[in-house]
Amino acid sequence: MENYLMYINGEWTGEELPKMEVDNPAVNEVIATVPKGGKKEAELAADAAYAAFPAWAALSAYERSAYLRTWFNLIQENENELARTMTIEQGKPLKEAIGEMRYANGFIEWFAEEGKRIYGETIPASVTNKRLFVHKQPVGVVAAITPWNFPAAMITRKVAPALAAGCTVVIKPAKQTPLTALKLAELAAKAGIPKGVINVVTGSAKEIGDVWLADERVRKLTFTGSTEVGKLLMRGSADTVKKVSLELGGHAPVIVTKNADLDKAVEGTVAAKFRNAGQTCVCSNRIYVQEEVYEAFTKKFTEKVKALRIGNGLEEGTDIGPLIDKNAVEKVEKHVKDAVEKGAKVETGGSVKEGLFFEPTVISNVTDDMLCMNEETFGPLAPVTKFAGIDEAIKRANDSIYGLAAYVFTENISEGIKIAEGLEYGIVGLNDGLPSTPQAPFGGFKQSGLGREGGRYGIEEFLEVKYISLGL
Ligand SMILES: NC(=O)C1=CN([C@@H]2O[C@H](COP(=O)(O)OP(=O)(O)OC[C@H]3O[C@@H](n4cnc5c(N)ncnc54)[C@H](OP(=O)(O)O)[C@@H]3O)[C@@H](O)[C@H]2O)C=CC1
Ligand SMILES: O=C(O)CCCC(=O)O
Repeated sequence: MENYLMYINGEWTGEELPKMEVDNPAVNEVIATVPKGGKKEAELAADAAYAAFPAWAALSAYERSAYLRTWFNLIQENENELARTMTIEQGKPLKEAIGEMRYANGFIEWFAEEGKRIYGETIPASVTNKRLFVHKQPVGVVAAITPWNFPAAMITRKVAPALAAGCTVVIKPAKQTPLTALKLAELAAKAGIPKGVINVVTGSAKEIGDVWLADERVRKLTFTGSTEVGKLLMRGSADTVKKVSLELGGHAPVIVTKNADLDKAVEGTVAAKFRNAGQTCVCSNRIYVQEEVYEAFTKKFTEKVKALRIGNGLEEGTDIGPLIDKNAVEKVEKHVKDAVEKGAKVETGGSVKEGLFFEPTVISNVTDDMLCMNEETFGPLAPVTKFAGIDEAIKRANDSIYGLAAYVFTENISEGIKIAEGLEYGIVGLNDGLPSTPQAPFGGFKQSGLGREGGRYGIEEFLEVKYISLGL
C-alpha cells in the first residue's frame, strides 16, 4: 500500500497529516492513503497559485502551449499506468479507463492549441478621435472541485483551458479518486510546469472548499458534481463575486421514434446508459419509445443488456464494474423497488450480484410517477416507457429540473431536428449515444449547471473581457 502526498507549490507535502484511505471498490480493499488536508493546506495552495499567477500569465500563449504539449506527451506515454490506477480506485473497466485517459488528454491537446486563438476585437467608434479595443485576460486563480466518476477528464477539462488562458489552479479531487489526480500532477511537474501553477489538495471537502470560497484572490470556481453541492458552492461564491462554472446532475431522456433504425438505437442507448456502470451525468435515465416499435426495441435492448459482462475492471472482457460505494448501490435498489411496486416489469437484472456490483437492469411498463423517472439513478438501471406522438415525447422529456444531455434516435432527419430543437437540454445526441468530445461544448440548461466546458466556449470561462478606449 502506498502513502501518497499532496502537491502544493511544487512540493510533495502532508506527511505529518492524518491519512484518508482510498479503496478499490471491486474488492473492497484499501489500496492507498492520502493526507487529510484542511484549512492550512488550502490556504498554502491558494498562496502558491496567487504567487505563480503573474509569471504564468505573462508567458506567451505559445510558451504555455509548449508546457501543455509536454504534459500531454507524458500522459500519453504513461496512459496504461494512469488507466490502471483509475480502474483500481474508481472501478470502471480498464478499456473505459484507457478511453477516459485519451479523452482527458484530448482536452490538454485541444486547449494547448486553443490558447493561441484568444482573439480580441476592434470596435468602430462613433467619433473620429477614438479607437476602441477589446482584450481578453486570464481571470486569475481558479479553484477546481472535481468528482469521482471521471477522475482524469474532469480535471483536464478544467485545468487545460485554465492554464492555456494564463490562469493558475488549486484542485480538490473527490475523496474516492485522488490518486489519478496526484499522478496527473506528478506528470505536470515532470513537464516542467512551474511551481504553484497546479496545486492538488486532498482532504476535508468542506474545510478546503470554504477557504477557497472566502478567498478574494480565488477569482473563479469550476465544479463538477451533485446539484446539491453545486448550489452550496454557488451561494458560497456570492460574497466574493467569483465567476462560477457548474456541471451538475442530469436526467437524460432518450427518444426512440418509429422511424429509428432499431439496431442503431439499441447500440446508442446501451452506450449512453451503461458507460461507467451508469455513473455519468450524461447517462440516459429515461427511455421513451414510440408505441409502434416499443415491443421490438425493448426485446432487442434487453438482449444486448443481458450480454454485458459484470466483473472486476482489470479483468479482460468486463463491461460493467462495481458502483462507487454502498450508497450508490442502495440508490439503485431503491429505484428498482419503487418501480416494481408501482407496476414496472423487470426484463433483466434487478439486483446486486455481489459486493458493489449491480446487475445491468432493464425495466419496462414504466410510468412517469416512478422515482427513476424523476431522480438521477447514477447506476445501471434503464427504464423503458411508451409514447404515442412526438409532441408528447418532447413534453415528457422536458418535464425535469435538469437539462444536461438528451438523445434522439430517428432516421427521419426533419423529425430529428424538430425534436432536438424542442428539447431543453445543453447536449443532444442525434443518433449518437456518445456525443462528448474535447472540441465541443459540454454543459447544461436549468439546474444542470452554468457555463460550458470543452471547445472554444470552454476557454472563455477562464477569461475576463477588457475594453480599452483610446483617445487620439
Ligand atoms: N455531475 C456529475 O458528474 C456528478 C454527479 N454526481 C451526483 O451526485 C451524487 C452524489 O455524489 P457525490 O460524490 O456525493 O457528489 P458531490 O457533489 O458531493 O462531490 C463532488 C465533489 O464536491 C466535493 N464536495 C462535497 N461537498 C463539498 C463542500 N461542502 N464544499 C466543497 N466541496 C465539496 C466532493 O468532495 P469529497 O469527495 O471529498 O466529498 C467532490 O470533490 C451522485 O450519486 C450523483 O447523482 C456525483 C458525481 C459526479
Ligand atoms: O459529468 C460527468 O458525469 C462526466 C462527464 C462525462 C462526459 O464528459 O461525457
